Amino acid sequence: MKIIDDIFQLKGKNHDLCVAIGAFDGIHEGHKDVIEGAIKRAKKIGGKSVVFTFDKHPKNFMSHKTTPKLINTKEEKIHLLEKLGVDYVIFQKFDKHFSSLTPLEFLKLLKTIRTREIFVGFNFRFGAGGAATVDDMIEMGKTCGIEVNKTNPVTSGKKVISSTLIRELITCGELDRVKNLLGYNLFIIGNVVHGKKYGHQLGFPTANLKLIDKIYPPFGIYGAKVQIEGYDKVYDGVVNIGRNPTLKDGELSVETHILDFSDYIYGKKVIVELIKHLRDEKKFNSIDELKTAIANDVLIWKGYLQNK
Ligand SMILES: Cc1cc2nc3c(=O)[nH]c(=O)nc-3n(C[C@H](O)[C@H](O)[C@H](O)COP(=O)(O)O)c2cc1C
Ligand SMILES: Nc1ncnc2c1ncn2[C@@H]1O[C@H](COP(=O)(O)OP(=O)(O)O)[C@@H](O)[C@H]1O
Repeated sequence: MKIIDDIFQLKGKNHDLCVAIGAFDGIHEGHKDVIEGAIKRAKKIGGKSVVFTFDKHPKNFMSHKTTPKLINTKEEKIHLLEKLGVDYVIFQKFDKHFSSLTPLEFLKLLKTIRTREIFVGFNFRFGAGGAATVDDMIEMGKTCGIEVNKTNPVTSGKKVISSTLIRELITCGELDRVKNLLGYNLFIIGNVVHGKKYGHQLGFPTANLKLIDKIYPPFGIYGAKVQIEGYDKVYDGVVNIGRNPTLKDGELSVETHILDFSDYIYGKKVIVELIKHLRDEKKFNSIDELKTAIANDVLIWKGYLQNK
């Protein structure tokens, strides 16, 4: 998959393109329908699939909207799109010039990079200020020779799957529902950074992640799966998301004790998949109490994994 930060970099390529457009925060089951539509079609016509998304959430540029904290960082989005099998992803700079294009100018721009078909969700809006609807786009597409495919809403129960709904569910810690709507376990990608070295003293070293601003589930202890850069095996782990009030009471941190593992992995990229909430984070009265609690978390998670 090639990553591009400006649409113009695709000019002059020798392929027809099928382009899925959207903010795609979460790449949830609804987004997947749109993106897979572009991938399938591109294969059929012998062209390439493109995901056209933005370097910042478009709501950043609409003064009347508040910017939500996002489900995925850019790196996490790339990880998900790579797994889907997309050929190109454009993280378009949503700058003044780009955001002031009229709907027709935008479509003409897509035409210059040999866009044959566009794939968008049912509620997509485009052009300066979100001026045009998908139905407008379908009509305008006819004048530019671009077929516009509108994907129907994907539902779960009676609710339409949306990034907004998933953000709310993450904030409430509803991990099972989040998994259901995303189609994968909520995960965090980060590089392992140095902490305060209390972990080894406690007998439970923890890989601390360099955190990027996004939505995190509520403070607490979680059972997890851990992938480590350079290792084939997927490990089990117990994760503390919180402020570590017993020893540090500092900033938000995500720290994972990896089970049956003892290597130094500073600087490595890890993917921590959150599977199950085990308990809330607590301020303990002594280090011994904290140690006992962590040992118990490990036992509970191992027991859960054995009985699955
Ligand atoms: C499974 C697990 C559960 C934890 N639970 C708590 C907790 O409830 N309260 C708390 O203050 N710290 C908790 N900790 C965090 C430890 O205090 C933290 O790992 C320790 O401060 C190590 O920090 P360091 O990596 O900077 O050395 C927990 C850590 C793990 C791995
Ligand atoms: N089982 C393990 N789980 C997590 N990290 C481990 C483990 N074994 C060794 N390590 C290494 O030890 C480091 C964590 O030790 P710790 O004493 O908590 O230091 P720090 O405060 O820098 O996080 C990790 O970053 C990793 O390099």
